[in-house]
Amino acid sequence: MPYERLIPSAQPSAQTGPRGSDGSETLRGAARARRRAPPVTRCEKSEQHGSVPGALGGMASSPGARQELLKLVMTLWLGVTCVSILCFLLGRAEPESSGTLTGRYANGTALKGRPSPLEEGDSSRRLPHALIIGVKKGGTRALLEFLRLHPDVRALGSEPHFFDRHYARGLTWYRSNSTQTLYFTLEKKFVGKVEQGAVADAEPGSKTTGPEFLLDGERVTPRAPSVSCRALPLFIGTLTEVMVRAADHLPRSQEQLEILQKDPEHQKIQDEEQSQLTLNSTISESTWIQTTLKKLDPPEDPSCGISYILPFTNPPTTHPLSLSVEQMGLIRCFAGAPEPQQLLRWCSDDLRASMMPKALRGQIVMEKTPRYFVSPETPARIHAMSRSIKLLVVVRDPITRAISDYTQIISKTPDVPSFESLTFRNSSDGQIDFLWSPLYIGLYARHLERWLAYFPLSQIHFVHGERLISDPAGELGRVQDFLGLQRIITDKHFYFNKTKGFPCLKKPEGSSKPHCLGKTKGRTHVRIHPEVLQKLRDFYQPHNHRFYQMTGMDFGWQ
Ligand SMILES: Nc1ncnc2c1ncn2[C@@H]1O[C@H](COP(=O)(O)OS(=O)(=O)O)[C@@H](OP(=O)(O)O)[C@H]1O
Repeated sequence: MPYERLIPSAQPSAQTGPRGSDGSETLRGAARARRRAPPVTRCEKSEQHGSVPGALGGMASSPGARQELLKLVMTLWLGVTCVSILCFLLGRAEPESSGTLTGRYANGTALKGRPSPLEEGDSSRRLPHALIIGVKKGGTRALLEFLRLHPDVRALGSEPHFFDRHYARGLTWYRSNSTQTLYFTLEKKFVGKVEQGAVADAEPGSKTTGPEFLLDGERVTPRAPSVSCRALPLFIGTLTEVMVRAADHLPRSQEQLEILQKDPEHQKIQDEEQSQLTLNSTISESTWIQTTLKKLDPPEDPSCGISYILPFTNPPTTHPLSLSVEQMGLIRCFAGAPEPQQLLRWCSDDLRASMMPKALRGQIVMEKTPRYFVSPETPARIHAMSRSIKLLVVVRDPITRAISDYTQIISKTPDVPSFESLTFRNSSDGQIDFLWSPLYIGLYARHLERWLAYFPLSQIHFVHGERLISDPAGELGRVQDFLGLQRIITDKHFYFNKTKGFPCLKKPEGSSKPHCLGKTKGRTHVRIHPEVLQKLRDFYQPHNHRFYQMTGMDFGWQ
């Protein structure tokens, strides 16, 4: 059998690799295939053997020699055939490693227009292919944590707020550049700082693959995150949030200022939000940090994660309102890393990973920042990064959402006025103050309009917030379809925790123990006066109706 004909017959294995339900190659299969060496090399060696007859032609001068030659040729031919059969069989066992991306968008809904970030070279940190853009208090954390179960999803645990707050830092920062300027404080005697922009070049001949940090002039190589720790990324997320809030008080860029000045409504929202976050200027910086950080969830897994956080041992001279991301960053880890240096490496590595996570080609990278949905400048900016990005919005009855939002506000600032009083512009005229942030966010149709100016509806998927609680597997099934992922997250991943009153994960990412979301998710809501609730229902009814029309979905909010 001629050798050349065996190779094409081995190729169909590429098409007969693992497939999704609709017959396309699955991402898992594609990723596995990419990691394998192509089988062709072994066959190429045998091809050289195949040229033997021609080389021996001159030796066939006598009948005896001719017979010997014939025998030799027969033996070689048999040998070649065997090797070829072997190649054929290997070719079938190992799918072609072309790394096609067709499996990802199995439903063919994406990758139109500009090349998707998927196609941008081999970089291990890539810009996101999908974003959870909102809505705040809709169930965005639950959605993200559930999606992380999928082997083809790599999600950032924290909220980067890139498109609303940090846009001026540029896409490079968004993709990877987060920890170069973070300072770490461990214990007093281990105070160290990672120098600004001090990602050291690798030493010549160094075996390290990642960047090295300079800690007080000393090289520190971040370890690969060998410890898979569930608590840490969540914690880092919250820590980043704290930093982000501090950074939010920094002067805005000219562009941001202009946008805000042109939009008085937005200005008011911003002011509202700022005032909720405004840090009491009379308390000292260290107290502020302690109080803020105390509100973070304690680690749920005592063998891994954060034990506690220390205030700055060397507080910067600035007031907290002017703290920048670069000036913050204080952390103390424990377990599995008894040496302080190791602690630092461990944390710095994870902090570095707190921007875009490393992803294999073919994996979907995503992040969630619920504020994107209501930030006027965000759709244009996201569009400028990728026209084919997929957007997810978790929506929930705007009244429940507002109460959830308010419940969070009072948990942080207990002395804010009542929900009832903040709902109305003034107590006498009964007019809803829809510019009050918890109410404004619930004007979904209004916000959606801005997104539809940049993205077609087919690129936006709406997750039903209530059903995400009552039927998480059903909602996740639709989300996986939308993202072109194989349906891997199913019923068997969830159980209903009666104490919490919410679905929880049987086996979260990186752990074998059941896991519910932290105590800031699923809080007991404050009771609102029924009359106020009715007024809010009347107020939202036309807005909700318009939203149903725009999305073609009836969410059934009464
Ligand atoms: N499985 C599960 N566990 C816990 N909580 C769940 C879950 N699914 C949805 N939810 C609802 O998510 C609400 C919080 O929404 P977000 O995660 O979007 O909040 S945030 O914007 O990130 O602050 C949160 O709001 P509250 O109930 O007001 O705390 C929950 O109702």
